Order: sequence, then C-alpha cells, then structure tokens
Amino acid sequence: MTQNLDRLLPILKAAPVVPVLIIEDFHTAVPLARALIAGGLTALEVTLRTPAALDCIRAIKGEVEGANVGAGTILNPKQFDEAVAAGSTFLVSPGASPKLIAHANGSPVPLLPGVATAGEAMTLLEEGYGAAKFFPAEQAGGANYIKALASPLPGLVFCPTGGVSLKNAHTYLSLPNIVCVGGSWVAPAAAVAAGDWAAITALAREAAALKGV
Ligand SMILES: O=C(O)C(=O)C[C@H](O)[C@H](O)COP(=O)(O)O
Repeated sequence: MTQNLDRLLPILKAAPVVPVLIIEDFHTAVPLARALIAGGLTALEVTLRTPAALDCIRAIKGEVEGANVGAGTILNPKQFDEAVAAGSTFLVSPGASPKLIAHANGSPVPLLPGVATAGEAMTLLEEGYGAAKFFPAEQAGGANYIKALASPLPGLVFCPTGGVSLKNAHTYLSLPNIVCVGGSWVAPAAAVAAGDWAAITALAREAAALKGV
C-alpha cells in the first residue's frame, strides 16, 4: 500500500466533517482549533494557502490537545516535506500529480489526494490508494456523480470537498463510498477575524451531529 490507510481512516472517520482552514493570522490558529474541537471536529485541515500556515500547524500540534492537524493544498514534494516537518498527521492535495504521488510513496504520514474523474480514481487504485478527496465536489457533479462511482470503484472511499455545506453534506454522507466531507463553512473568515469562538463551536457542533439520511 502506498497510502497509509490504517492511519488515515481513523482520522477521517472521527467526525463527519473535516474543517478546511485558511488561516491568515497566526494568533487565531490555536483558539480556532480549540473552538472546532470543542464542537466535536477533531481532524483539521490547515491549507498552505497563507504564509502563516506552517506555523499554525506547528502551534496547533504543540498546544491543542485532541487535534489531528493536517495540511491542505499540498501541490509539490517540497510542501509535502515542510508539512510533515511541521507535524501534520495527514496531508491533502487538490489533485494527484505523478510527482506528488511518487514522493508520497511509502510515507508514514498519509496523503489524501484529490480526484474528479473515474480515470483519476483508477490511477490512484493502481498506486495502492484506498481513499481520495473528491474535488471540487459540487462543481464536478455533486452527490449524484460520486454515487455513480461507488459501484464500479468499490475499492475507494471519498471525502467530497468544494461547495459542501450544512445543506448538502448529509446527501454525501448517506452514500456508501463517502467517509466524511470537507468544508470551510465551519470556520467563516468573519467569525475568525472577530474571535467569535462560540459561533465557531456552534457551527462545529452542528456539523459533528450530521449523519447520513
Ligand atoms: O485548498 C485546497 O487544498 C483545496 O483543495 C480547496 C478546498 O478544499 C476547498 O476550497 C474548500 O472548499 P469550500 O468548502 O467550498 O470553501
């Protein structure tokens, strides 16, 4: 297996939603993580879209008990290594480039690569992957699309991300090939900037209570 599924699946299955975090201000990282965990969401994806991201991962890893902090937006081997060195327990990429997949081969820290087509999913199966991100989920075809992949591709489970919200998450979560969903809706930029951690805990609690229909 090129993907450490034994380590990845318990992280993804701990709660129905993986918050996707775009953290601009380093000082918000620890209280944000604590607010999400207080609401029941423990696997947190900090995207490498901001300069503060790696420091945020280090801080959450060091200071927030119960957090499984991962890194998102991993585009190349350099970012993969930096995110691992910062203490990420899982890594997420929007797609599955051959270079990144080769680099991730055998890594104890699991990679959740993105796919949007059956062909991309088959390539991952050939590489020994058992879980993938379905991205961008809503734009690529939504729940009906990923549902259609369940029967021909029984070896893969997915974490749909992109356009997922409280409104549509349960539709994905009711499908047999969905392990969790990802989304930024649980950490709105305005609430983070205002330090409204109670509002974020409330959103997390609502998300953590989601179940399949
Ligand atoms: O940064 C990455 O690695 C991504 O692949 C993109 C994110 O997963 C989506 O942008 C989240 O989508 P929303 O929940 O609709 O905001």
